[in-house]
Amino acid sequence: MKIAILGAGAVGLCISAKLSKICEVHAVCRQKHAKAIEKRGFVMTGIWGESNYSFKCSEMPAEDEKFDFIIITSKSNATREICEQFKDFIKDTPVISLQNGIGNEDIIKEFTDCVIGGMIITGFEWQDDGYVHVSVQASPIKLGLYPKGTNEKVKTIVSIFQKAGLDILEETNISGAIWGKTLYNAALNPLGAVMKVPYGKLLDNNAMEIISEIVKEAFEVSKAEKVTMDWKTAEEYMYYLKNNQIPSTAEHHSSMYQDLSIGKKTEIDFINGYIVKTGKNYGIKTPVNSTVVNLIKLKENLILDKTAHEN
Ligand SMILES: NC(=O)C1=CN([C@@H]2O[C@H](COP(=O)(O)OP(=O)(O)OC[C@H]3O[C@@H](n4cnc5c(N)ncnc54)[C@H](OP(=O)(O)O)[C@@H]3O)[C@@H](O)[C@H]2O)C=CC1
Ligand SMILES: CC(C)(CO)C(=O)C(=O)O
Repeated sequence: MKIAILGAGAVGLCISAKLSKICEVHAVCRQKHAKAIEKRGFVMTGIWGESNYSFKCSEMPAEDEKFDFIIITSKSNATREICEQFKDFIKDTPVISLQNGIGNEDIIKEFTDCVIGGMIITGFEWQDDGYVHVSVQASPIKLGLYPKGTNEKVKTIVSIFQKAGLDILEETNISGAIWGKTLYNAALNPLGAVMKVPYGKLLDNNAMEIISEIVKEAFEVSKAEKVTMDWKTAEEYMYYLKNNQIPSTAEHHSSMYQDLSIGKKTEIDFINGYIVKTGKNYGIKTPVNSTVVNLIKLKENLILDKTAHEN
């Protein structure tokens, strides 16, 4: 069994490390990580165990390499570029998206017939080149045929993840699971990023008032899209967010915060931006999500301007 992980960063290198124990892995990552891993192995610390792993990594697979599965773990903004760049490997191969936000699977679908959606709610934080710390985990990874259902390929990849020691479930409603994860990211990531605080600090009543509006708007849009999630109402989800998800990830700084702090663009277009864009298609007003999108884009522009002036 041979698996390629395209856009292997914090998430992808940790998944590569775990899978490398039971199958052949090729992590397609940036040169600085490939170099560090070649020199001293990939270092992973935290709740997935502390160890040093060695597996194949480079910026490009050899032309004649063939893969049984491909996993995309880039940021959502890079999905289309990755699909274009690696289209010859992706064609006719089952491709799994293990990313945040809504829309990645629809992009991948343009390049292969078998798309497996993924939902991962574990925290991965860079420590150095080729060195990642796994900080928190709120639930098992979920994989399922996109948009719904299952097949033999899904069952095979789920069993590979299980054998590699990963906490994973097969999911027949993966669109619902992806939407569910996006609710969590839409609710917490922008506020955590703007305020520069970990999730736990957002239990403050002022933050919760904004968050509950974000969630209400998102729920209306999800209903229009006919998506079924684990929670029937916005209130039911808010209860779960406050009592389960925030406590189990309280110390984590959102990926959006981490992106802004290193001067990178965020995935806002695939999270709150998706809710705003889709709301418009159905004539649903989403003023709070819209404000949050503007705030994050303003932050991105200010940071990029500052970096441009410094250079
Ligand atoms: N970090 C986390 O805790 C979690 C993240 N997620 C989601 O998982 C996805 C991945 O996140 P994360 O691992 O943190 O992101 P990272 O930015 O750490 O990893 C993505 C990597 O892909 C690289 N990359 C992009 N394009 C290419 C290319 N063409 N060839 C080779 N490498 C490329 C990026 O390099 P460069 O930066 O130079 O472009 C980067 O190193 C995101 O959707 C994220 O929201 C989900 C759960 C948790
Ligand atoms: C909390 C976490 C790490 C869960 O996967 C996440 O989704 C993010 O930081 O954006």
